[in-house]
Amino acid sequence: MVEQKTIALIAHDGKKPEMVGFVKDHIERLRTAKLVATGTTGSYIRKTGLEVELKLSGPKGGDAQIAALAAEGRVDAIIFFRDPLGKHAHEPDIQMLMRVCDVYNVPLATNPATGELILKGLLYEQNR
Ligand SMILES: O=C(CO)COP(=O)(O)O
Repeated sequence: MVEQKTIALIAHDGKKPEMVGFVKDHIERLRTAKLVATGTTGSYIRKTGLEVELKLSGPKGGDAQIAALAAEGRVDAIIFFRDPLGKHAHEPDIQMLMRVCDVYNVPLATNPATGELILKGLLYEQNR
């Protein structure tokens, strides 16, 4: 039996529509994974019908919670659509999350093109 993968999904406000579109494009494969998301992103993803565990909202510590999962080896990949044009009060948390991914070699996608490659590697290959 193939082990179920855990994927964290995060999107800044300007990228939430893109995240919902991405999730819909890959919904059947994402259904095979355990999903976790920052609060507001997760509430949007739930509207697609997918089950997702909600952490706190990003600015209230959600990014830090996802970073902790990465540090503890409890997430297989993080798909984080950052808004490169926005300013964020919790920028230190965002940087920390990315740093932890590099420290622990956790795959991190910051745009849909990379997100798709990660899903293909993680979810598509195992189901061939
Ligand atoms: O701020 C975020 C990532 O830095 C995302 O948080 P929300 O999903 O709660 O909007």
